[in-house]
Amino acid sequence: MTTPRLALDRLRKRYRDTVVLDDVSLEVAAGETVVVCGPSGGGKTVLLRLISGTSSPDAGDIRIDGASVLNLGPEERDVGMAFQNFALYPHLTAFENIASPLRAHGLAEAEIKERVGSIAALLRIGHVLGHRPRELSNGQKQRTALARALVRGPGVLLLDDPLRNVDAKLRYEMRLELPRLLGSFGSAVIYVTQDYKEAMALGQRIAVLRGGRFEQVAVPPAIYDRPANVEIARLFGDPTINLYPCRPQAMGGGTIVELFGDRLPLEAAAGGLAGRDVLLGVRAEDVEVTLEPVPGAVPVELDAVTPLNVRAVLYLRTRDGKELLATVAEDEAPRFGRGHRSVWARVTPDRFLMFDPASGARLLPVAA
Ligand SMILES: Nc1ncnc2c1ncn2[C@@H]1O[C@H](COP(=O)(O)OP(=O)(O)OP(=O)(O)O)[C@@H](O)[C@H]1O
Repeated sequence: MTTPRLALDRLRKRYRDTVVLDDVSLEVAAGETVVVCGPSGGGKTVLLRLISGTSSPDAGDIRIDGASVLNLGPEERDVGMAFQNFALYPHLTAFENIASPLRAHGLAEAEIKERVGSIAALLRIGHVLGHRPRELSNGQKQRTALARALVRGPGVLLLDDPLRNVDAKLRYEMRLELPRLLGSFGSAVIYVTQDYKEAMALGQRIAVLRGGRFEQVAVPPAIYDRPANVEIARLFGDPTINLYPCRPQAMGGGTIVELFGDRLPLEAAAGGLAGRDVLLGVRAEDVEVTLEPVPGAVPVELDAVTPLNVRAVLYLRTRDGKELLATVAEDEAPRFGRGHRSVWARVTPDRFLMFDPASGARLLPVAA
């Protein structure tokens, strides 16, 4: 196996009595982007500080290209950074901000010009290189900070929520543009965000950091379809996953679950869950809503329809008084009208997720 560009090996960090990072390990290849995602206070920023060298771990090791960097200061590590608050020098022009890491390494003026020019062209800020930060839009500031982080072609690139302070349009554009850009630099990228859509769009892998631990590290579809636990299922999905306490039962040689006043047959893999309390998860896009009854559908009350980007969310109430969220394509939403009405909903049992109510661990689908 080739040596990973970046290796985090059993990192631990505590502040007084609080364990902030607990046994964190991860390998990131050159050219790979791993998105570290998780709730506020989970330890994302502390992790970046350890890698950048502005803070030291209590235990564990950080290696770049196989060599420990723990004894190197921040400027000696082959690490570039860009943060959500841009952190540009206010008195320097965009050109000088981008050039600063090159100057620190004593590059010749001609080479500096050439490198800053080409990264600025790539990020489409060539026309504002003479401006100071206060004369730049948020989007231009963000690109300038990114250019500064990338200009040296660092082995490891740390991006701390770089799109948080830019407007929705630019965020959308950058989500499309960044993967190509990051891939073209060959750095190992750690990208921190709390936005699950950004994580799904940008990460070749996603590492979910909660309570100082990586609870799941996997490719985006695996995080969505086979979340390690109920909290990850909640975190990834908009609208949030529907969850119901249930108890599957053995019946007629198979397994069924009672849901919304109906009995639904479960797939064979659910057999082991008969008689056990579970939290049953249904993704909103796995609920089919119709104006007329169809086989397997239950009657529900439609309370409201809310547009959400290209999909609309339907707020439904089932006969047994539970709230059920469904989504339909936005151009289908007008069929359901505006006001309250009775409609039909059908869920697909082979798309059910099930979790242990006590530990939150996923029970279904069973691990591959
Ligand atoms: N210098 C410090 N001294 C004491 N506690 C700290 C220090 N820095 C961070 N912490 C604590 O470490 C925990 C993790 O903080 P961190 O900033 O890494 O979270 P985060 O995941 O980046 O959150 P956010 O998404 O809100 O930025 C928090 O409980 C925080 O209070």
